[in-house]
Amino acid sequence: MTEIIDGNAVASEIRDGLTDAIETLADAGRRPGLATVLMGDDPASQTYVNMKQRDCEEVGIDGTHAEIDGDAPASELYDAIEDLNDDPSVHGYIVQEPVPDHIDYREVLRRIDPAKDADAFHPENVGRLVAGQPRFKPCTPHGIQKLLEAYDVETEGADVTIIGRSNIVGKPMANLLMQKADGGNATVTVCHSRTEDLEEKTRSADIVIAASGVTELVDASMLAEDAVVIDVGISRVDADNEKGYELVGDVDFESAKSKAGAITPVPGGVGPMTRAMLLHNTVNAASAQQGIDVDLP
Ligand SMILES: Nc1nc(=O)c2c([nH]1)NC[C@@H]1CN(c3ccc(C(=O)N[C@@H](CCC(=O)O)C(=O)O)cc3)C=[N+]21
Repeated sequence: MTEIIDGNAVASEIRDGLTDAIETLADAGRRPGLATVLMGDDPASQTYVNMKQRDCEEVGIDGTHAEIDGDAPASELYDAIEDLNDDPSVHGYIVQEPVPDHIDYREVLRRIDPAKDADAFHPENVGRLVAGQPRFKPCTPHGIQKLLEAYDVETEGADVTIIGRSNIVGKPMANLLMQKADGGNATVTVCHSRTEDLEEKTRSADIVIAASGVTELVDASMLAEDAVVIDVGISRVDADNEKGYELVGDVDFESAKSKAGAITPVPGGVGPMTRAMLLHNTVNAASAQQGIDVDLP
């Protein structure tokens, strides 16, 4: 029987596991605070930011949101970042991607106080992760690590093939999995658009992590029997329903399910975990900024 990996359930456990730490920090003087910044009006980003704010409410994190006109000059975004860096009630924040074309996201990341960088995208935090001393782990790869752990999927000695080399998923995922640390010790292959014979690389993997943004790229023919399949893709495609769209992953779910040992659905797989780990990083940041140790899930 193929196991369906329930990201909503594991994310809910992580949120529950954060509430004690949040109340400890609140009692000590300051409730953990998370800010989201959205520049422009990308509809998918709006949805994600709304969900993140709702998550904050649920666990008792102080959530705030700033919106910046998509036509505004970069200086307006930089000013907002400076304000957040200076605001002691904000322990962590993120600038939602994508940003408008006239904004250089790498410059944006450099301006974020690394201690408040809840995405772990600042070059200092990327460097720390690569060096094996992470301050925060990037939310999606960290969430995937937690999912694998929750379902007793051993990474030590496992062959893992990652499809996609982005800075937000593929690269940090590879780094986490290859670290000499719990949830690591895997043999990692990173595939991308120039990879030759992708099928060969996925078929020899115990764990396949699809994060290419190509819808339904992975099917049963590309998998070993009983492989664990993690689908990071979350593309909106037009559909004849109330919302006018549906979410499609990088995996052909029905096909892959027939061969996989375990598989994440879209929605309800990796997405909720990404949001849960953002809360985790926020509480971690608040704990460090207040100098109060707390137990994190
Ligand atoms: N600075 C930055 N940090 C991010 O972490 C970041 C970003 N920019 N830009 C966009 C991507 C995408 N992302 C998702 C988070 C949650 C879901 C999620 O919760 N998905 C739900 C359903 C969502 C829905 O219904 O639309 C699910 O899969 O079940 C999806 C995608 C974070 N991202």
